[in-house]
Amino acid sequence: MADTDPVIEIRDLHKAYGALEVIKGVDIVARRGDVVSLIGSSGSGKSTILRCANLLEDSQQGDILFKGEPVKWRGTGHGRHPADPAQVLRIRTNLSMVFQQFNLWAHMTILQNVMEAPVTVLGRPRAEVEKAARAYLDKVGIADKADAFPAQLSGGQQQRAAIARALAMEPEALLFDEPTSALDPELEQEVVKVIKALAEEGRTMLVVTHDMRMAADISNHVVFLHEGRIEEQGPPDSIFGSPQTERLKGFLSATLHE
Ligand SMILES: Nc1ncnc2c1ncn2[C@@H]1O[C@H](COP(=O)(O)OP(=O)(O)OP(=O)(O)O)[C@@H](O)[C@H]1O
Repeated sequence: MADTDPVIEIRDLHKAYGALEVIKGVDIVARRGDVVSLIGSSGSGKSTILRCANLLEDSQQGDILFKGEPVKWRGTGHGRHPADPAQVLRIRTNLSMVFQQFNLWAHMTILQNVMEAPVTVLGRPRAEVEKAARAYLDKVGIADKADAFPAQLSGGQQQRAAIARALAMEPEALLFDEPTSALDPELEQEVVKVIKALAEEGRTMLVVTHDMRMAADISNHVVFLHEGRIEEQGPPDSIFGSPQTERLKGFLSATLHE
């Protein structure tokens, strides 16, 4: 695959919850190595776009393509669902998600958390998965926590474990849904550091965040959403350095003064 080939393409996406239209025709492309951040006010639709991209949520209109392969749908409108379970599994396992609330399994050790999906979903050999899992825990700086349970870790360590778990799927791209929002400021930085290192490695990522500094640091493209539409987008220098629309200017000054 050439460097510029798209990993994720979202084309004219529309999504409604009942009568409430929350995504109103959004196009986003993440090519290999792109870090695309989604910013915008609460309720603008950022998380919904991520969940539609990896098919955790249905959408009513528009296309979603993974490495050029369009999602196959059956039905239309609110009756539209992915048609091919094997394709859904392929896309979900290749677009690994990291959630705001970590979502680790409380009854499993950190190592078991990281190993679970590669063994049970992908059917990879346990010994091989364990070796890789320990390497990912080392990469995120918590190799010494392998045998601990989630409740014994700080929020920042739990989120780093969740990142190791996402990496263990060896996905084509990582999707981050407000990965630092649940953390105290001092723990936030340790997670930002890990995400930044992943960006520098050239990983493809879609990142929903309220952290404008992180978005400016890690992204090569920033999308500003307002009420389910893209209001402005561009490289971080332009978005943060010379915003064009009044809405983005207002959003940035409100965020800076929070
Ligand atoms: N399961 C749901 N049922 C009904 N409405 C929903 C559901 N999930 C989200 N919404 C609505 O969809 C809109 C977009 O929500 P979304 O969570 O995508 O926004 P967001 O930009 O990620 O916000 P935040 O920054 O607060 O997480 C909001 O109006 C929200 O209330």
